[in-house]
Amino acid sequence: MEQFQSAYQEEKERLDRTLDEVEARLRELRSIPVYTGHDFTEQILESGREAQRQQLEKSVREPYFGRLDFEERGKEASPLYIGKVGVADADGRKPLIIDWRAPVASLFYSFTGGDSAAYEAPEGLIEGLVYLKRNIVIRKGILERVVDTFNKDSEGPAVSDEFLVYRLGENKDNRLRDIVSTIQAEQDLIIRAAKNTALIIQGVAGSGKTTVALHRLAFLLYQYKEQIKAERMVIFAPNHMFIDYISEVLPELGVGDIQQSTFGDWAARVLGLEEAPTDGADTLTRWFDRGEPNGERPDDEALPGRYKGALAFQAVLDRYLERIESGCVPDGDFEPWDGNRLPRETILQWFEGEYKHYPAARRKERVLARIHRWIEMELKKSPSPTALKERKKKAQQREKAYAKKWPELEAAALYKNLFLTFGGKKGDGSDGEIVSAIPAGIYKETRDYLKKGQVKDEDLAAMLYLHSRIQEIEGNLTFDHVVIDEAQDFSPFQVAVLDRFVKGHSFTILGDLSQGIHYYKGVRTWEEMQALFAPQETAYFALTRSYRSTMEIIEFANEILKKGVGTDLLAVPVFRSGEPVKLKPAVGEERLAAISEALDQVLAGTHRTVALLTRTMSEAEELHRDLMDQGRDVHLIDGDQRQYAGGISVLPVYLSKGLEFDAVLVTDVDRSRYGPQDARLLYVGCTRALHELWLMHGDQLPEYVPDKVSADV
Ligand SMILES: Nc1ncnc2c1ncn2[C@@H]1O[C@H](COP(=O)(O)OP(=O)(O)OP(=O)(O)O)[C@@H](O)[C@H]1O
Repeated sequence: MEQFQSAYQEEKERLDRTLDEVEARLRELRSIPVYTGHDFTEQILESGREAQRQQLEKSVREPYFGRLDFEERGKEASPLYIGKVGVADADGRKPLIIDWRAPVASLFYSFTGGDSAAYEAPEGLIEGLVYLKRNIVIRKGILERVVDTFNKDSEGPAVSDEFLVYRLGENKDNRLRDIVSTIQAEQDLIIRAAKNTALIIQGVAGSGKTTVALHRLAFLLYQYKEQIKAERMVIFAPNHMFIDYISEVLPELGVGDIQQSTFGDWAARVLGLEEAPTDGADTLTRWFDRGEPNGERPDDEALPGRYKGALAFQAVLDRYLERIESGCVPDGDFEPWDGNRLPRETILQWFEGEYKHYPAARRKERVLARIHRWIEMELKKSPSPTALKERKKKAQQREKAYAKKWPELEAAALYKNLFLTFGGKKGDGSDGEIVSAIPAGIYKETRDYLKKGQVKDEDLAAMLYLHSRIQEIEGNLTFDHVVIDEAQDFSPFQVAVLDRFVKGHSFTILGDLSQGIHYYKGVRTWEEMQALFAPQETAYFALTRSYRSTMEIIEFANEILKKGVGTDLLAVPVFRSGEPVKLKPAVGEERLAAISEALDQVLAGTHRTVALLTRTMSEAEELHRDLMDQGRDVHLIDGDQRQYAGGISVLPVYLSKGLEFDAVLVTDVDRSRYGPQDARLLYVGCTRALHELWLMHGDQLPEYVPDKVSADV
C-alpha cells in the first residue's frame, strides 16, 4: 500500500511538471498570430504550428499512458513516458513524451519479463534492462490510476494482466476505441511489421484484428512518413455501418484522411458504375433467410461466387484478352478515299510493335490518332481544292466507320461481350473453346442477368481485372497500403486484382475462417491467399488470444467451434470472469414474454449496448415491432444503415459480424433453425458479447451447443 501511495505521489508530481511544461508550450504557440496571408512558406509554417497546437491540446488532456524504466547498456536508467503523441522538451533535444510508435516504445509492448530486453532502432539493435513497466490512467489532465504491470524489485508475476483486465471490463459505447495503452506483444509484432509485405492474419473472434489493423495504419504513417500518404491508404470493410463503427479510432490516434470503403463502392468508382452492386437481398435471403437450417452446400466449383473469385477465372480472362487484343486491328487496309490506302500491315506494326508497351485501350487511341495525322498529311497532297474537299468529306466518313470496327476496349463492355457475343454459340470454334471453360450453369445465369443490364458483386473482380489490363491505372488510383478486414469473405481473385493497384504488395489482410459465414464466396484456407505472393513477399500471423469476451463466453463459443465447425483454431481467453452464459427457453406463446424478461434483466445492469440477434431479417423486423409496441427504445439494423447508434439493437445474426455489444441475446436457438451448417453463424453471434450472453432457445438445442451451463437465472 505504502509502495502504491508513493508510486501515485511520484506520478502525480511528474504529471504536474509535465502539464506545466506542455501548457507553457501551448501558450507560447497560441501567442503567435495565426498567419492568413498568401506566402506559401508562411502557410506551410502555419499549418505545422496548427498541427502542433492540436497535438499539444490532446497532450494536455492525456499526456501519456505508460512509463518504462529502461537502462540501455552502458548508459544510465531513465524513465520513458509514452503517449499517443510525442512531445520534445523545451530545448527540443530530449523527448518529454515519446510517441507510442517510436522504436523505443516498442519495448513497452514487447517486453514480457526476463533479465534483458532489446528493441530494433534505425541504428541497430539496442539492448538493456527493464526495471519498471507502469500503466498510468490520466483523464482530462487528472491522474486516475497507477498500475505496475512489471517491477523488477517485486515478487509478483513477470508481467501481469491486471491493467488489461481492468480495461476489458469497461462497458463499450457505439464506437470502437484505440488500445494504445494495452497493445499486446503478439499484436505489436503485426502493427510494426515492415511495409512491403503482404501480411495475412488469422485471428479468432475478438482477438483485435480490426483494432490492430487501424493501429498498423497509424504506425506505417509514422514510420514511413516520407514514402506514404494517408490519402493513399485504404481500409476495406464489409459495410457502411461498420465503417462508421470504426471511424473514431484513426482520428483518436492523430491520423486523418485514410480512405475507408467497401470493395463494391471502390470498384464502382474505378469502373464508373452508377452504383455498387452488393450481395443483393436475393443472395442474402437465399443463404440466410430461409428460416430453416442451411442445408444447401453445392460443390465449391458450382458456386458462382467461388468460381468467379478463383484464379481459374482469371486464366479464362487472360485467354479472352489475348484474343481480343490480337483481333483488335480490323481486317483489310484503311482506304480514306478510293485510290489511297494505308496497309493493314503498317497499322498492325504500330499497334503490336511500336506501341506494344502501352495497355490496349491506349494503343487503340494512339493508333487512331496516328491514322488521323496520316490522313491530314495525305490530304495535303490533293491536286486541287475540289479534290481536297471531296477527299476530306470521304475520309471523315471512312475514318469514323473504321474506328467503329475496333472492339470497345472498356471493362463493362468487354465483360458483357464475353458472355453475350464472344465465341458465338457456346462451344463454337476456338473463341467458343475459351468460353466453354466457364461452368455451363454459371455461364447461363450470368448471361441472363447481363442481358438485362445487371451486374453482381461477384463480377466486380473480373471487371476490375479487365479494366486494369486494358487501361492504364491512373496514379491517383494506386495505393501505398491496403487493409482488408473480414478477408475470409474476399476471394483470391479480388486480392490479386487489388495487388495490381498497390505498391510493393503492401497489404494487411485479416480474417477468421471460423467466421466465414458467406459460404458462397470467400476462402476456405489462407493458403489460397498466400499463393498469390512469392514466399518472401508474404508473412502469416495467427492471433489466438481473445480480448473481447469473458472466459465464460469464450469457453462456450469454443465448444461450438469444436463440435460444430470442427476446427482447432480455438480462442484463448484473457483471465476475465463474468456471468455464466444463460440458456433460457423462449418458444411458442411464451417466446416474446421470455425475451422481454431476459432483456429487462440485462438492462438492470450497467450495460450500454445490448443486441438481440435473430436468425432472419424478417424475425428481426417482427421482434423490433413487438419491442417498440412495448414502448422500448430499440433500433432495427437491416443492412442499409450508414450509422451505428448504440443502445439496444435488433438485427439478424449475419449482420452482427465485426460489431460488439456489452450484452447479447440470441433468439430462436433451436435445431430446426440452426442446422449443422449454421455453427459458424451461431459462433459469430455468441462472440459479439463482451460481458453477458443469453441464448433463448426452443425445444431442442443444436447438437453443437453445450447445454451444461447454469440455466437458473
Ligand atoms: N490489446 C488490447 N487491449 C485492450 N482491448 C483490446 C486489445 N485487443 C483487442 N481489444 C478489444 O477487443 C475487442 C475486439 O477487438 P476487434 O473488434 O478489433 O477484434 P476482431 O478480431 O476484429 O473481432 P471479430 O473478428 O470478432 O470481429 C475490442 O473491444 C477491442 O477494443
